[in-house]
Amino acid sequence: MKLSELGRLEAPGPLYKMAQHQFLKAAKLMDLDPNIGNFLLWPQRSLVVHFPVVMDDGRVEIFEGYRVQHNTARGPAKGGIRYHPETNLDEVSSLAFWMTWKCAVVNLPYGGGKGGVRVDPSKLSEKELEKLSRRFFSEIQMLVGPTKDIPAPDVNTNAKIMAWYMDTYSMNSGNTTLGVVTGKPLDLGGSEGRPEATGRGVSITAAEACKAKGIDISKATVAIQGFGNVGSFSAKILSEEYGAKIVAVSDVSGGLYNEDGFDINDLIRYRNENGGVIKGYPKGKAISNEELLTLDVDILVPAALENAITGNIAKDVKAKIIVEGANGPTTEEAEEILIEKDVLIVPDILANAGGVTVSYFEWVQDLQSFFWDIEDIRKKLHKIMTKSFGEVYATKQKYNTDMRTAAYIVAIGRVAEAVKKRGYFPM
Ligand SMILES: NC(=O)C1=CN([C@@H]2O[C@H](COP(=O)(O)OP(=O)(O)OC[C@H]3O[C@@H](n4cnc5c(N)ncnc54)[C@H](O)[C@@H]3O)[C@@H](O)[C@H]2O)C=CC1
Ligand SMILES: O=C(O)CCC(=O)C(=O)O
Repeated sequence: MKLSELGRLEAPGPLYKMAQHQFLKAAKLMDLDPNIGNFLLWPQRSLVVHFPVVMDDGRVEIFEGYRVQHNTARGPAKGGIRYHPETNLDEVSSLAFWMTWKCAVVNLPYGGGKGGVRVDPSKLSEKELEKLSRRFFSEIQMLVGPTKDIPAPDVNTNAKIMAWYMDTYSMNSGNTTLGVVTGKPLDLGGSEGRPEATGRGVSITAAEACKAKGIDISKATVAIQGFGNVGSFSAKILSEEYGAKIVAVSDVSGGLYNEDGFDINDLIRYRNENGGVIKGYPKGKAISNEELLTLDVDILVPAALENAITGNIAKDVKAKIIVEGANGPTTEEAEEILIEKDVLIVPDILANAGGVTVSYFEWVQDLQSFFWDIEDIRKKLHKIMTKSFGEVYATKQKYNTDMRTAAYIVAIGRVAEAVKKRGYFPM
């Protein structure tokens, strides 16, 4: 059988299909064994759960949640859990698929997983949020565990929720199990440097991309979509440590532009004091999210949700480098246009891998019950991110292809080797 003859290409939904197309482009270039290709195109396990929560007013609401393990050939599944009113099995499956390749690009001993609950957490009280989190984790307990599948934070989840997950798992299993989730608070087996890790990885790969493009990062201008964990730490580190000027930021409430560059610590303080959003910050001009994406800047960092950069937007993108802090922010149509325009895209599975890398450090520290200091964490993260960027860039040159396809080639090669050596099927 040839890869081009794969039968079952009807995906759970459009996002997963896009992810499969990314995979297939690389698989064909590297002439991947079709049996391996066929196997890796699909999630290994998907769990859909429905569970009740008694709300503060006594009503019972039923929530839907998911945990998908795309592949565990290289180790336990790893990946975050998101709370979002529009998340669904298509999205979570795609995110799990990307986690497999992300962990392999940076060479972590993990497979890929992801989870989600369809809920708008901003509409829940603290008590409702805790009940929902604990019940959801109990529902997926059959899949998770420190040697099976290790969740972490993603959109709208945080260290507090990870602590509830860890406690729920520990209560159900009868012993305190720190290594079942990462992104926990520091005093509960969390790691130094995890909150900043994804933004730090974005910053490191942005600096590497600038070198490749001959841009001086200390003179570079940056626009960032999304001002949550990834967006705000990217802004802080790019400005404070690399000297870049952050001229535009946005979040779900809209965008802001300041040609002199924002004081990021002041903006973070404002966000924290104003319900988590930047709307109304006085030292910037209001712009739309669309305007932000098409600004004349050196570096664009989409750090919100999927499909932010569409074909229509891509036509007007002026940035020379895009560093994908978010997962799946660039549509297929947009990617073709951007490659044609010679924009260097650092793909999600490389650019935002700093988060899972420090999650890996957290898990290792939990298992050995011995913790490292922040300097150690940053040094180790920097080494992994620059090495991985170098490997992907060299693969791009070797295959004369784009960065995303190159990252897939590196990652698929590693996963395929694990599948082969485990002897899943004769080859
Ligand atoms: N937290 C982590 O360690 C990692 C997160 N990611 C990805 O990064 C992205 C952001 O995640 P986090 O920062 O953790 O989430 P978060 O919940 O901390 O922040 C999300 C941000 O996006 C904004 N946003 C939401 N919808 C938007 C829209 N339509 N337009 C503009 N802004 C919008 C929110 O207002 C918020 O500022 C997601 O794609 C996530 O999967 C990837 C790797 C690791
Ligand atoms: O920290 C982790 O384990 C996973 C983070 C994540 O969900 C992601 O990289 O998209």
